[in-house]
This record gives sequence, C-alpha cells and structure tokens, in this order.
Amino acid sequence: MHTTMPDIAHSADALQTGKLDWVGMGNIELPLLFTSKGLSDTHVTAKADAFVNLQKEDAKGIHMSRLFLALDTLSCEQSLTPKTLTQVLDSFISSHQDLSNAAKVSITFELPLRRPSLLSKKQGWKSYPITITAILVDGVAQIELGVDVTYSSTCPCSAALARQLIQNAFADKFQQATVDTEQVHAWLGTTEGVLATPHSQRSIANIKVLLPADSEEFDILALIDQVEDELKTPVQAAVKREDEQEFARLNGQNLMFCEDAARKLKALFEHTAYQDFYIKINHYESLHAHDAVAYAVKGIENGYKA
Ligand SMILES: Nc1nc2c(ncn2[C@@H]2O[C@H](COP(=O)(O)OP(=O)(O)OP(=O)(O)O)[C@@H](O)[C@H]2O)c(=O)[nH]1
Repeated sequence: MHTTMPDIAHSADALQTGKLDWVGMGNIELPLLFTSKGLSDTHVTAKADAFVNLQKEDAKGIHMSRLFLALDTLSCEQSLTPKTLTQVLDSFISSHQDLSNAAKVSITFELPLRRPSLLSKKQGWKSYPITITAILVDGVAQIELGVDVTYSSTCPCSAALARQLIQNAFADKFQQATVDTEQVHAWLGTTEGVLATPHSQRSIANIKVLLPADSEEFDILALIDQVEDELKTPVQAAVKREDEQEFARLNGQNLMFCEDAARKLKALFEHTAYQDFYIKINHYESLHAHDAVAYAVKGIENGYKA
C-alpha cells in the first residue's frame, strides 16, 4: 500500500506567524566552473549560501530543496556568469510563488591565478579569496564582486626613524670635511652602515564592488590587477633574488600607512564604472600586536556603509 508523504511545508501551521528577511541554506558544497574575462574557465570548489525572503506570514516554511536543486543545475550544467547567477535567483523566486519576492545567493571560493614574478620572468600560482553575492528584488538584480588582495606595507614612520639612525651613524663615522666615495660605498654595504630597517607587514585589502547593472561578464582579473598596480607591493608567487631586490625597492618607494592604502584605493575606484565600492584595509602590524585598520566607501545613498 502506498501512502502519500507528509508535506509539512504545505500542511503544518507556523508556530508563530510573521515575515522573514532571508530563509535558506548556508555552506552548500558547490563545485563550479567560473567564467571571467581574460581567464580560461576555472573549476573551483565553492561554498554557497542561498536564500529567499518569506513574505507569507502564515506559511510554515520555504522549499529548501528547490534552492538546492537550482544551484545544482548551475554546478552541473552551466558556468558561473552574471547571467546564470541571475537565472538561479529567478528560479529561486519562481519556485516560491506566493512566498517570496526576493532572492539572494552568495558564492565563495579560492581562485588560483598564474602571476608573473617582478623581474625574472618566472610565474607561480597565487590564490585569491573571492565572494560573489547576487540579490534579486522585485525583478532587479544586483551583483557584488568581493576579493581579498594581500600585499606588503612598509611603515613610513619607521622608515624615517631608520633613515635618521643611518644619517647619525654616517655623521659619527665620517667626520672629516671630505670623504672617500669608495669608503662610503663600502660602508653603506654593511649592516653598520644601514644599521636600521623599517618594519613591514603582510596586509590585506578586503574589496567589494557592485557591478554595473548591464554587466555581461565577470572581470575579476581587471579588478585584482587594478588594486595590485595601485598598491605596488602585492605578495609575490615565484621569487628569485632579482625579484626580491625589486620587491625591496618597491617597498621602499611605496611606504604606506593603512590610511594611504585606503585613500589610494578609494581614489582608484572613484574613477571606475562600479556602482558602489567598499574597502577595508588591514595592516597586520609587526610593531604592534594589534592591527591598523581603515575603511572607505563610495558614500552613495542606500549604498555601502563603512
Ligand atoms: N523550510 C525548512 N525546511 C527544512 C529545514 N530544515 C530542513 N528542512 C528540509 O528541507 C527539505 C526539503 O523541503 P522541500 O523543498 O519543501 O521538499 P519537498 O516537499 O520534497 O519539495 P517540493 O515537492 O518541491 O515542495 C525537507 O525535508 C525539510 O525537512 C528548515 O529549517 N526549514
């Protein structure tokens, strides 16, 4: 004898009635093919959070399996593009007629990129944490691209203090009116000559940008390149000695506080087509046990808040 299965999403009473902002699932395992301008399609192991709102006050709940299966179609039959992401959100809502008019999906993965060395013409893998979040409300989709860019920051204050020590050591060592250039050159090549070095820290810029409404493709490479070119000292993959020396030069010529990094990126994004942007700069200090942190947003109405 066949019995029908109970379907409490339809039959049971809600314990308490009311609307909910987002209901869904977190941390769904989701292998995906990621498509982005200038890159070969990349297989990534993503995690997804998927939601709809619950507008119907007395509905027991949403249909989680329908969200899950829409994401499975994205994983098995499509690649991740602004269009397929919007289709996923459309299907979240069309499978929840009477219950929902808003949908959200957030997809997180590591994107491995081949990155060139500074001088030696080598290459190596560098992995970037990416989060793509899309929201569809009343038929209007918004897609946000998030990436963390890791770089080195050398403290300008520490650099100035180190230079002063070097000047003082020079004055102590070479007191005569005229100095022998060869002697000075040799002395500068010793740790006695350059007796102090400024501290640097591994630093991370957390970036979020809202894509233009008509975006047909992701362009994560352009975003990462823009940020790294602006900061000048991204962490490196393949490094030979000539690359390390160039990195030292770049650090010395791009001394920065967290304020400098935040202002540079803010100025950069103000000249792009992104609808909105959010920047959080984290300098994981080596002088202190705490971090130096700065935030900047575009500052538009109903936009990101710092
Ligand atoms: N709404 C909801 N479902 C949950 C929750 N936790 C687990 N689930 C399960 O999600 C599963 C899928 O629900 P549905 O999508 O309604 O499954 P279904 O009724 O087979 O699918 P349809 O026939 O498409 O409605 C059910 O087995 C629920 O028990 C929860 O907190 N809320």
